[in-house]
Formats: sequence, C-alpha cells, structure tokens
Amino acid sequence: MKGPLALRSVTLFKDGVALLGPIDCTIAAGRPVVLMGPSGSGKSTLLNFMIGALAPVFGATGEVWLGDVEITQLPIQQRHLGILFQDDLLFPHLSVAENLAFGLPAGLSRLEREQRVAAGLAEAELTGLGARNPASLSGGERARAALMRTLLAEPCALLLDEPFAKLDIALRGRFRALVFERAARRNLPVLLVSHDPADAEAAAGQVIAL
Ligand SMILES: Nc1ncnc2c1ncn2[C@@H]1O[C@H](COP(=O)(O)OP(=O)(O)OP(=O)(O)O)[C@@H](O)[C@H]1O
Repeated sequence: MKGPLALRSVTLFKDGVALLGPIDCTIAAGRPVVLMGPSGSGKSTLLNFMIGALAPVFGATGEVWLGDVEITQLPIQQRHLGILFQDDLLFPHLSVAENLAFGLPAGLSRLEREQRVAAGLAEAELTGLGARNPASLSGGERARAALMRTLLAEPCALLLDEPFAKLDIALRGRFRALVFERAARRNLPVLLVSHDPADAEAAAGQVIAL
C-alpha cells in the first residue's frame, strides 16, 4: 500500500461524548504533517484509532485511507503503519540491537539484518550500545532506539507521538532532520504529534491544530 494517508470525517468519542473532530485531512507522502493541540485533546487517541488499537472506552466514526485502500476496518498487522508511542515500549528482555532487529522486514539474510541493525544504531547515534539492555539506557537513548526500530520496519506510513520530546535541542534538530529526510527519500506520509513550534516550522506550516 502506497500513497497519502487520509482521514475522512473522523470523530472520536470518549464514554459517548465527542472528544475530537470531525477531522478531514490528507497527509501527503514525503511531507510530514504536525498534529498539535492541548494535553488531553485526543492526539494519541487519534493515532491509536488510525492503527486500529482504540481502547474500549473510546468510540469513533469516519474513515482512514492509505493510498486508494480504506484501512479503517483492517486488522492492525494489515495496515502497514509504523507507530512510535510516547512511552518508547522497547522490549525489556531484548538487547537494544535485538529490539531494532525485531521489526525488520521478513526475508532478509542474516548478514543483511546485521548490516541494517548496525546502520540503524549508527544513524540513531547509539553505536556501541547494541548489546545493552534497554533499562540501562538514558531516556533519550531509549527514545532514539524506539524511533529507529519503527523506521527499520519500513512501514508504508509513520505515526510518531512526540518522538523528540526526550531529546536535547541539538539531538532534536538532528533527529527531526533524519525523520524529514527519510520521509522525503522514501516518499512516506508522516503524522508527527508535537508541542514544539520548531517541528511545525520544519513542516512548513503543514499543521493540524486541535
Ligand atoms: N485508556 C484510557 N481510558 C480512559 N481514558 C483515557 C484512556 N486513554 C486516554 N484517556 C483520556 O482521553 C483523553 C485524550 O487522551 P490522549 O492521550 O489522546 O491526549 P493527548 O492529546 O495525546 O494528550 P498529551 O498531549 O498529554 O499526550 C484524555 O482525557 C485522557 O485522560
């Protein structure tokens, strides 16, 4: 599945009361869109709806499209969306390198897997930390590992929930550039939840404000 990610008349409800929407938007491939809004306005819930993992307390109407396929009712694994949750959710029993390898596409040779993980570690500025346990990393290192695991899985679109929030300003700039470049190079639609005006600036005004 390729092409833009689109929301059509999406409304979210919590306990039967409208929480957010209706939202209509198209997230074009290659040009990240930033989703901003007050805490508790439903940004993370919208991402969960898009991947098909809404908590039972919520309800939703409307449609999600990826290219010319409506994915609203598809099982989570058939949507081919990459999501980075706010809490990094690395597997605690796997090393950092094993976490990165976890989502790699099927069918790669062992050598190719090792090369991609090594390149991912380098790109995430985690070289030398591959054998470590996630619990032994700093919050920012874990956030970078989780972001790279999401990128290495080669999804058809990316949903990123405050991916740079735990990084210092310099790292934030470098990882913002990494995500924007990757989106452009691989022609990926990216929806980026953020409270940081610098992300909105990088998205050249492509902002959804709740
Ligand atoms: N599993 C849940 N059960 C009950 N209420 C929930 C659940 N998850 C989220 N909520 C509530 O739903 C509302 C929307 O939450 P959500 O996490 O989507 O907000 P957000 O815009 O992402 O906020 P933030 O910017 O603080 O991350 C909040 O009031 C939150 O307390």
